[in-house]
Amino acid sequence: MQKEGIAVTDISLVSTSDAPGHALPAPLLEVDRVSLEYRTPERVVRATHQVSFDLYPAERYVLLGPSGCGKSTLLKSVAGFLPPVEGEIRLDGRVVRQPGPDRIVVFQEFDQLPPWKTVRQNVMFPLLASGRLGRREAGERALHYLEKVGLAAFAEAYPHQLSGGMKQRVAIARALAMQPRILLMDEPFAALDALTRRKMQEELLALWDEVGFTLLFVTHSIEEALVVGSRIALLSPHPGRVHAEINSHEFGLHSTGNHRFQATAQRIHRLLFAEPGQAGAQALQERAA
Ligand SMILES: Nc1ncnc2c1ncn2[C@@H]1O[C@H](COP(=O)(O)OP(=O)(O)OP(=O)(O)O)[C@@H](O)[C@H]1O
Repeated sequence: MQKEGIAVTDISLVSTSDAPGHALPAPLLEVDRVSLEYRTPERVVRATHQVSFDLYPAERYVLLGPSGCGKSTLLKSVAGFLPPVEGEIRLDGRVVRQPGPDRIVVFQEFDQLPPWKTVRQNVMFPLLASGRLGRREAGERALHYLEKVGLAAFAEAYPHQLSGGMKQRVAIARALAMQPRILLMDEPFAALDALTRRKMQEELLALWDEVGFTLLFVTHSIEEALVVGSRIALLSPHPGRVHAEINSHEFGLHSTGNHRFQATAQRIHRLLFAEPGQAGAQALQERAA
């Protein structure tokens, strides 16, 4: 795991032996000292500063941090929509320079689905547009993934006939149908009510168990990060830097009420909201305790 030259104050919270497989495989994704900026005519906004992390096959890696710390911007850059001003993003060792079918993003908004296409046509669309599959195979694959998200019965429905949660399931089916190297999710459940959000987290984990995809997931919910993630990067506020990494593979929906879960959530809260410079001391104190 490359950590040189980045602002990681609490890296000992991570044990590399907890990454999948004890002998580490090559990282699938390397985010290597990446700084990202937006340039407007008036000013330059630095969204992230020298962020580094590695993502291994079949991991569920979460970017967690307060609003404005650059989580979505990082995801956009991994997706290939925003080139770094500094550093490099590599997928399978090759520098990411543009969007590609190997990285598919699921967004928060419910309007990701063209409303004039049926559910099945929506899932088929990227398969056809990218030339991956012919019409018949694309139709079959679409149905296969709609079954996986429990929506086969709605294949011929239109998006306006679906609830918010169902639309997100279609967006997930559409992304998985492309069989990307990495599924990128930007607060995909944030606009859902609490019960549906929980259900969707459960379904996402069940799908991961079944399909075994690699996930990069953005959230500002500590609880969601612990439930969904196997590893979590804590980003400090504006511009975002990696503040700490936390192993969270032991937690799932079953553990939200237990003591270790609550204690870890509190520790993350303290690390996220400590004054600049205090986080390192905080981590040291916690290790000593
Ligand atoms: N198109 C843009 N032009 C200029 N600045 C931008 C643009 N998009 C985002 N920013 C700025 O970049 C910084 C990071 O934004 P980003 O949306 O990545 O944060 P975030 O952590 O995803 O926040 P949230 O949790 O609120 O979605 C913020 O300061 C934001 O104002």
